[in-house]
Amino acid sequence: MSFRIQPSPLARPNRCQLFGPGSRPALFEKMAASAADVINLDLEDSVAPGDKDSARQNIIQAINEIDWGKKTLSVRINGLDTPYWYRDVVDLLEQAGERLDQIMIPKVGCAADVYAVDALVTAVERARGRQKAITLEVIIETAAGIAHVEEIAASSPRLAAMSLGAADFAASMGMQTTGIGGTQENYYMHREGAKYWSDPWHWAQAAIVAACRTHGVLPVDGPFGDFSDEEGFRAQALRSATLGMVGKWAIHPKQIALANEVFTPSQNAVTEAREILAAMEQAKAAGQGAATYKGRLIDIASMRQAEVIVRQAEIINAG
Ligand SMILES: CC(C)(COP(=O)(O)OP(=O)(O)OC[C@H]1O[C@@H](n2cnc3c(N)ncnc32)[C@H](O)[C@@H]1OP(=O)(O)O)[C@@H](O)C(=O)NCCC(=O)NCCSC(=O)C[C@H](O)C(=O)O
Ligand SMILES: [Mg+2]
Repeated sequence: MSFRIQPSPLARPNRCQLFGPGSRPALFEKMAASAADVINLDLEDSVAPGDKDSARQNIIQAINEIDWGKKTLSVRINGLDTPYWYRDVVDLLEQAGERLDQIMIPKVGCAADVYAVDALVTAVERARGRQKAITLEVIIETAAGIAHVEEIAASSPRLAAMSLGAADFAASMGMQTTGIGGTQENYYMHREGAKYWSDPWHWAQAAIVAACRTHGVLPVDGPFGDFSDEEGFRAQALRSATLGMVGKWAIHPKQIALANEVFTPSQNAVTEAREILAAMEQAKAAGQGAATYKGRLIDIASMRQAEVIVRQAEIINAG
């Protein structure tokens, strides 16, 4: 282990982040009643330019009036290249009550983007005497964002989570696709007449997970656009969970249960993790650093792996 200890991210359930446009207030009660851990009310790309002001007011009213239960309540503001974002931040923090937990910043390209929002949030919080510190989440969805992912992950003590936004990412990278996440028809290896599909999102996800884990930020997989393709969503989510991401966005209610299922460690996985911990405690008591469990090696690193799974289950059960 490095002398610099890896920090823990916020201990909150973050298996599913459900999005809904701020311009569709009829969805808000349904979102609040859903099984998503995190709600993202959107002021950005799902809201037409002419609806920005009314969407902002819809969201403020909904934060103040709807019972959001124990969910993390987040609002995606507009990008820093627009004329809307400062008004999003100021109006939210001046007019929405303490129930608001988090602000999501889209299209973050460098640490200074987060710094700018942090400075504005801090000023309004102090001016208004807000009691609860707002956390931030960011979306990596540009070439600049992925190029600067580590400095972004380190940018602010407010930063709680980081998502990959596959649609804007693909556009910014010049990728030849209109698909949002998942398998891409033309991304395959060829051998002896057969195609073997590969994962074009993998490298960006791995970079996000490494940056997040280095700086104690929750890594999250973003949207999967084809909400009629449940197996495609499940496969994408399973890959993300295997890589170390803690959750995934839902852009339709159909995707919530799928995300919750994939990002909740199964009972078998938790039982096995606890058995590994117990077997290693026995081995340590006998003065050994390694042992055999179900015919395979386990050692002290296996304990760290098992602790990840047990900890995930504990956070979800406590949530
Ligand atoms: C995708 C949708 C536009 C589909 O809406 P709709 O046609 O109303 O869907 P259905 O008729 O199938 O809905 C069935 C019932 O579910 C309710 N519903 C629909 N959407 C939601 C929701 N998001 N939350 C809660 N409930 C929802 C309907 O009202 C129906 O209810 P009932 O009549 O009572 O049965 C729509 O789902 C939608 O707008 N989704 C969210 C879009 C969004 O927020 N997009 C932004 C995030 S993705 C992104 O920005 C890309 C990213 O940045 C990147 O770059 O990758
Ligand atoms: Mg986007």
